[in-house]
Amino acid sequence: MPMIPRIRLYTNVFVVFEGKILLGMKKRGVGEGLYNGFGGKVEPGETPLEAAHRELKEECGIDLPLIHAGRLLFLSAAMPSWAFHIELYRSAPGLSTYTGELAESDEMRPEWFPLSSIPYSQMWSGDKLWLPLVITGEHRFLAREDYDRETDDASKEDSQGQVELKRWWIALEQDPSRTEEKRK
Ligand SMILES: COc1nc(N)nc2c1ncn2[C@H]1C[C@H](O)[C@@H](COP(=O)(O)OP(=O)(O)OP(=O)(O)O)O1
Repeated sequence: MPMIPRIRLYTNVFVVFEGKILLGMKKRGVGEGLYNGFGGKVEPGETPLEAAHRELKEECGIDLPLIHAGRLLFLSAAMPSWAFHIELYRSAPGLSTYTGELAESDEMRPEWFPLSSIPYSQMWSGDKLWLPLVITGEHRFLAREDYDRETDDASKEDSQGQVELKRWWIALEQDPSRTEEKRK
């Protein structure tokens, strides 16, 4: 029987104001050295939305209304016993203020980027496929990514067994309520 991975549920929040996006440089742990939204594991008893607000506050000190933007599912050959599920959120459209004080934490260093110069080369390689959909916020989406070994020849792998994005797809959600919101 093939190994069936268990699901790890995370959140990730992108704050998008007029013309700019707030990203965080991850200082430790998963994704260290990469820019990302703010997020982490959903704790027992928490909804993903509650976890998204909590992680945003813990990692960069702020809070603001969020909307669900999409869902990312991925597998990585580096961690074959897990299937990763990330609920993606963005700040509600039209906002330009937050509560709290933007501050660096032990996990993330926040930084604003113009939407025209998002540092995709310093982000997870799949992010460039779906982050534009988060930014426009017109459609919720489901994205699927598979990170596999760089080489099929195990003898050529380095000691860290590096993985790269090998396959992906994205589907837009049929979302009459959001279309309705846009019409108003
Ligand atoms: C392809 O892999 C990933 N892509 C993207 N876009 N984001 C990812 C990927 N792998 C992990 N992430 C996100 C998911 C979370 O938002 C963070 C990782 O969270 P972390 O492991 O730091 O979780 P915490 O609960 O904050 O951890 P602590 O236990 O250290 O507090 O990266």
